Amino acid sequence: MEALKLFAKYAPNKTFFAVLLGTIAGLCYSALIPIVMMSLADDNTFAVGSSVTKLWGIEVTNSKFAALFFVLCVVILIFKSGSEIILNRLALNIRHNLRTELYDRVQRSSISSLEHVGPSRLIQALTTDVSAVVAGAGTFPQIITAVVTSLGVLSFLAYLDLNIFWFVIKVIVFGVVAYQIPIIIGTRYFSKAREHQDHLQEAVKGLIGGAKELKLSEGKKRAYNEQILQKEEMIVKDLEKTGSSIYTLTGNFGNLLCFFAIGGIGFIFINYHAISLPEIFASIMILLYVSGPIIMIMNFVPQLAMTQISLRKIDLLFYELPPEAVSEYINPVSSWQTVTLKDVYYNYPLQPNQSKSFVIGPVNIKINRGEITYITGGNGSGKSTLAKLLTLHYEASEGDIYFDGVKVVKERLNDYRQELSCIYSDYYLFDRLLDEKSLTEGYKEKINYYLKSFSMDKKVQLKDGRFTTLKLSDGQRRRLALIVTIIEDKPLILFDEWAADQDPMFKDIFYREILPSLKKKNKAIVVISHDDRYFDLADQMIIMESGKVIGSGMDNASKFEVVRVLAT
Ligand SMILES: Nc1ncnc2c1ncn2[C@@H]1O[C@H](COP(=O)(O)OP(=O)(O)OP(=O)(O)O)[C@@H](O)[C@H]1O
Repeated sequence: MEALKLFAKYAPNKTFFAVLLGTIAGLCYSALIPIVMMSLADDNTFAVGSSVTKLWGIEVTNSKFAALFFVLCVVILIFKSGSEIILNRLALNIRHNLRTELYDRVQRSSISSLEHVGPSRLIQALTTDVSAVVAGAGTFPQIITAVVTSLGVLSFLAYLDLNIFWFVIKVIVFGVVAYQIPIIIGTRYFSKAREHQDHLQEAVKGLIGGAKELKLSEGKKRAYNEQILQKEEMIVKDLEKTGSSIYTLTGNFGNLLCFFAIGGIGFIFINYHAISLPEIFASIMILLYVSGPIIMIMNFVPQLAMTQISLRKIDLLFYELPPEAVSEYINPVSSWQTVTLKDVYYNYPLQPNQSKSFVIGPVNIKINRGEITYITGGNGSGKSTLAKLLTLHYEASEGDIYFDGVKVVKERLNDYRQELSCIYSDYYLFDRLLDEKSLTEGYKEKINYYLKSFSMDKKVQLKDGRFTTLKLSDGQRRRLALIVTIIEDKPLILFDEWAADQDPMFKDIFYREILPSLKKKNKAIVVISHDDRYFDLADQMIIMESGKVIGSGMDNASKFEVVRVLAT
């Protein structure tokens, strides 16, 4: 039902109209057999020549019933097709909308929530779950028709013989109740299998991402296959095998339900009730007719259960990715000189099997425009975490960040983020300049200039707004990312170990030419770096250890102190 609610949420009028058409088609369906039976029951029908009309040379018995039968068939064709076409088209719209909502939520949720959810779950939801929900919901039109047909035909059975009607209802109620138990058990297996599909997705990520490493060691490859990939594959396979066997058994039991009722009438019911042969035949005919729609309804239940599993997965994802309470509209920030972090702490959420999470803080630092600030420290000391705090991706657990004297409040996070750009250690390189502010006068010349400066002009060009290739070496990709960042021309630029994989010549260009030129443009430059050869360029050094700033300095004496601490 929740899947139908989804339809109603996106397009209430169309959904109502489709349900109405499906209902009318179902009513017409349920009237077909009664019409034939009533026509045949008409005494005059079999008297030769009576009630026979000639139509285009063909003798038609009981022409009024025949005409009604024909009209109903046409109505069924039009209304049922109309209902299905509307809901199928709606289903495709909903798939599009649901995915768009998820894309939007991913863009509006915080980086920490995204890191918590992880890409595997997101991809699985966007592909498998959204399609499962829409496929399940897409069968609704047939179900509506089937339900109305069943109700209509059973009502006719009640009109024919109330005793048989009640007998059939008892068989159906018993069948439906008995049907639910294995369906619940089967659904549990599918639900568990769905959980493991997320792990499987993660394992496939390792298979592709770690292909090079696995190829270099047979033992590693075998262990990965046995302990991770095949383990998850087997779990999913076994759970789904059990679930589908239960569903198949239950489905076939459901399919036989009407035949149980027919058998019951033929072998048991007649021993307790006086009933004429024509009535028995009529009832059996009705039950045979209604068996199709009832089987369809029964088979729909497992599909609905799968739809529910996927819906719950999507709902959970929306819950775990709450949108940040930031304004959608950018209100430009007035010119600023200094970013100040005052008693800032950040706690990573506790991971499973972890007794203590990593904490950064207290951090008390100032980043000035027109200056180069280095952040340095050992691996795992919290430099990248500090970078995410500084670029306003992580929300400080305690303390505040100020742009000049103005505290950055949640609602204005987006405004301040527009002032910053960063090349993170796990940066993503887009194949074009997406920021429209980059596409100012002369941007092509600027790009060409920098491509040439970094000896990249023979490798990649900007054509029709896109880079001709991204199939570059790691160092070249980083250089291209640097060019894009320079072109974006934001007031604060942060480089997280940008130069780590550059050769000495490009390192030198970066530290001795690019950074000073950005400084001259009055940018606030933050460089996370271990390159002590270039520490002399810093206006300020910040040194981190175990999440704490253990040294910072603006003057040469303090810089010397920092270098000395690093050396010990
Ligand atoms: N997504 C995360 N969830 C939980 N804890 C994390 C996460 N990312 C990092 N950490 C923790 O934060 C600590 C600091 O990580 P961070 O990446 O900030 O260090 P770093 O100084 O940049 O290290 P490196 O020089 O190796 O890049 C790590 O030791 C780890 O325990």
